[in-house]
Order: sequence, then C-alpha cells, then structure tokens
Amino acid sequence: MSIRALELLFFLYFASHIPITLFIDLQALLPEHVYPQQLKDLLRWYADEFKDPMMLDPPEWFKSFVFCEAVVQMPFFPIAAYAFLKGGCRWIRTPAIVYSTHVATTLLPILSHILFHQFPEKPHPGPQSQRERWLLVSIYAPYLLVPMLLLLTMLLSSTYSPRPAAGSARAKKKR
Ligand SMILES: CC(C)CCC[C@@H](C)[C@H]1CC[C@H]2[C@@H]3CC=C4C[C@@H](O)CC[C@]4(C)[C@H]3CC[C@]12C
Repeated sequence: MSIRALELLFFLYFASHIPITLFIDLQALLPEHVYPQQLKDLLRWYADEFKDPMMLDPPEWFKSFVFCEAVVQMPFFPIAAYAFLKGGCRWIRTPAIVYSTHVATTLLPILSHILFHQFPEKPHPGPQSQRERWLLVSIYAPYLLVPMLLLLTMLLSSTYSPRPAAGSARAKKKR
C-alpha cells in the first residue's frame, strides 16, 4: 500500500472516530439526560443488534477506558485527522506512537472479555454463541488493527522517520 493510501485510511479512521466517540461511546459515561432520544435509540439498536452489553451496563474497567477515550484520545482525533489529510507531517509521529500504543493496549482486555467472558442473559444479553462473539469482535477489531498499522507506519516508513539533529555526527556525515 502506498503511504498516501495509508494516510487516507488514518484520516478516515480519525475523522469517523470523532462523531462515534461524542454521540455513542460517551453515553456509557455521561448521565442519560445529556443525550437526545434518537441517539439513545441508536445505541440501543446497536447494542441489541450486535449483543454488546458492555455499552449498556458498562463494567467499571470498561468505563475507565471510555474515560481515557474522552480525555486522552479525543483531543488527538481532530489533530491527527488534519495531519493525515495534509500528509507528510512528521510532527504527528510521536503523538501517533503514544496514541496507538495506548489504544492497542486497551483493546486486549476488551477483546478477551468478548471472547471468553460468560455473559449473563439479563438485563442485556451478551454474545452467547461463537458466531455472536466473533461478530462483536469484528466491530471492535478495527480499533486494534488500524492503530497497529499506524504504529508500524510511524516506526518504519521513511516519510515519518525523524531527521537527525542539525549538529549531530549523523547529520554531518549525510552532507
Ligand atoms: C452502528 C453504529 C451506530 C454504532 C457503532 C458503535 C461502535 C463503533 C462503538 C461502540 C463501542 C465503541 C468502543 C468503546 C470503547 C473503546 C475503547 C477505546 O480505548 C478505543 C475505542 C473503543 C474500542 C470504542 C470504538 C468504537 C465502538 C466499538
């Protein structure tokens, strides 16, 4: 894949993450009266359709991740969307490495919970069959895969490799 195609993928990922976080994810954290009925219905539809009880009665550890999403990740989304749409912005490298490492880590407990937890049938049914577990995994998986791809791109691509400092031996050799 060309670097421009990757940048556009990252742009789409971050741009779409903004409304998803504001309108859906934060419902797991904020009091009900903050949200209009249509958005509450949308979350209910999603949670019923894909058997995601974590969003309707979130365990404390899940809430702590949504909290990170709101205060740590959310401010980064518009900045990253801008940088990747523009393309070739080296200054996004370090924040992107911090972001991708953090998010990939939060996805491990979430995915293993989806795959291995014995979900009760009430009050909100979770995935029971193997098929339902993998369906829910497929919704969360992009939030592991895209950050991993982002991390590898930042570490390996020459477009994003840091330039040696001006006075350094490496810089002098290059001249
Ligand atoms: C069908 C439409 C309307 C709703 C789709 C909602 C999906 C995209 C939402 C529901 C729950 C959300 C997840 C909730 C918690 C986290 C942990 C955080 O560290 C990274 C984002 C991540 C992984 C969210 C990604 C988006 C998510 C999977």
